[in-house]
Amino acid sequence: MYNLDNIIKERLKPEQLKQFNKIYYGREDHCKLKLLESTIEVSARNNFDVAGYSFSAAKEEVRKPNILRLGLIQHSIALPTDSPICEQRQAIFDKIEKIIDVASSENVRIICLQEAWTMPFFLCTREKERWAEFVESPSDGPSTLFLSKLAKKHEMVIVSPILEKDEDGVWWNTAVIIDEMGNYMGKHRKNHLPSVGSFSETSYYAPGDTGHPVFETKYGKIAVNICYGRHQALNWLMFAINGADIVFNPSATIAEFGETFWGIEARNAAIANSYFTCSINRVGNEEFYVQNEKKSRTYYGSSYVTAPDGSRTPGLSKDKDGLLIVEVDLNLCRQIKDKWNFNMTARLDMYTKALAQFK
Ligand SMILES: NC(=O)NCCC(=O)O
Repeated sequence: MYNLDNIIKERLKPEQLKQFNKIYYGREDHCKLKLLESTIEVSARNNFDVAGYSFSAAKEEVRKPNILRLGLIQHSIALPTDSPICEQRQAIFDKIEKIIDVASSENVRIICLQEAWTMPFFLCTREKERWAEFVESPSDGPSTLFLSKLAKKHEMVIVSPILEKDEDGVWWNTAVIIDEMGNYMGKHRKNHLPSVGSFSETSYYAPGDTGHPVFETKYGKIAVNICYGRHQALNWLMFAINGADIVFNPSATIAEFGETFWGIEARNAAIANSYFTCSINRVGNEEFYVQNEKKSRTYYGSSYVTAPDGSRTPGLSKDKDGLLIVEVDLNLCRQIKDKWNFNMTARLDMYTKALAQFK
């Protein structure tokens, strides 16, 4: 499938490529990580891509470097959407386990999956009952139990975006945070629900009521801005105000809806808020039959990471399962704020007053 990164690389001469990379990606060199032989072998055998990049920060005298590896997973569904629910879910679990094992061998400490990762993104069907068994408890549902074991085994923090059913039977679009000991740490519920074209989620679940939590994990302060929330600048801002150094944006989006926005919004948020943003989108074609009518959607992957200085990694592919590994030095967040005087010039007091008067 058409991939901008590859087209550019193939067509430009080395000197031109450097100039292009500097302007487009924010740096001449992508700073690729050297991956283990076993990573290359296991990923080829299991048909997923792995790419690794690093972002460094300036050396400081007082603070030690705060270096950490992040993992982003994009994947397709594993079985047709009319297969039994438990089989569909198990087939996805099986492939995710292999990807998380590889991430662990590459020393990834925090990993995030895509929006509603355990299931096809059935929301375009406008059916609810048929899919209800995919919706689960965030603290002890099947996906949390499955990932808790992996989190503990690999001492990894895992961000697991699922569809939640609460004690009253209400559905939510929720990201579950599992700590490095395998414990349920907390959750964030999607704040902004799309109501655009075939993305009509308001009839499925309620708009989030968890605000903008930041989770102080062993490895870093993280937050989750779920999919459509990336179009709302204030949603991003609140995670910064609450102290996030890394914000994940697990998504499910198709070319017809803002593929042109994809490389811009999370990147802009990283610059505006001096944190790392991690954008994840599912891949593959999903087909549903609703009263004999075929509904189909193709997701374009292209997951990527942006640093607070605005430089970004190339994207993963548009059509293949993949693991993106990114080594970051979290010291860069404060360094960028200091360099640009962003805290002093933010004028939050002015906006607070204006927003308080807004009706
Ligand atoms: N899942 C989701 O919120 N999709 C909406 C479409 C988009 O914002 O790209």
